[in-house]
Amino acid sequence: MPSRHALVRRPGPRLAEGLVTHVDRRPVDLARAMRQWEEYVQVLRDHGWRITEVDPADDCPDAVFVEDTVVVFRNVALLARPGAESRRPEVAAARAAAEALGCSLNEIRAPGTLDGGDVLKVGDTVYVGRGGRTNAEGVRQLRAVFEPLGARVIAVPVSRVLHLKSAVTALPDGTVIGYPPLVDDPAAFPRFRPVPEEAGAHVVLLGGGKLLMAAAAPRTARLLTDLGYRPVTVDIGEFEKLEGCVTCLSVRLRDLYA
Ligand SMILES: NC(=O)NCCC[C@H](N)C(=O)O
Repeated sequence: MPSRHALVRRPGPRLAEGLVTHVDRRPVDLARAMRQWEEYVQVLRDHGWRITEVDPADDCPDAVFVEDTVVVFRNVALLARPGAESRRPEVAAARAAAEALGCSLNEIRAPGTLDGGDVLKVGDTVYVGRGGRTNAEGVRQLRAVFEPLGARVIAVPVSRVLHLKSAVTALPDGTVIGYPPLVDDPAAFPRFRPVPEEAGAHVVLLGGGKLLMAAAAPRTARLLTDLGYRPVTVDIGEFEKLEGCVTCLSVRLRDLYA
């Protein structure tokens, strides 16, 4: 029985100063962001996910995007080394949380960089985006950690968005979905289905055919409903202003050994 355990980290007081790379800076409403985050976490809880809050890293504006700090394959947690230096102090508390859950730990070491948002797992295939935040050495180290565990690691280019998972995620049947203008190489994926909205490219698999998605992608939600899935939508508008999406607000641990 797969585990349903998720790491989250509540927004800190400096959220509005979070990094922006591919979008223009817009003011962030912290109180609203807090409400949106609570709602996001509640949806996970409502679908049977046990929640662990990673300790705050309040000096780090981007700490809420906890997915970038750690990648978990089976029960091995690979601590990231974020491409943005300002985000590196976020990793320490993620290490403690992963350790407390019984994961074996490994870590990306200098000069490697890797953000968790660049890693998309589809069964035993692990796609890793080589882009602005993850360098070739980070890809090499990820391969060295996960391939001996049975992963097939495939590196793909990412140049049009912040992270691989800003461009593509995967449906429960393994089909990779993405908004074509933002996907460097759709042919990298054996089954690729285009979606009509940028935010529609991001799904979190809640279990039982339910997909957690941003409210900003109603046309994609209809398309996925038509494929037999059940979208559950949340407004994460304050996080989207900082290039966040539904995937990056949590780390899902599905294969804990317990
Ligand atoms: N995995 C993700 O998509 N993370 C979003 C991170 C957004 C944050 N403002 C950053 O630039 O690092």
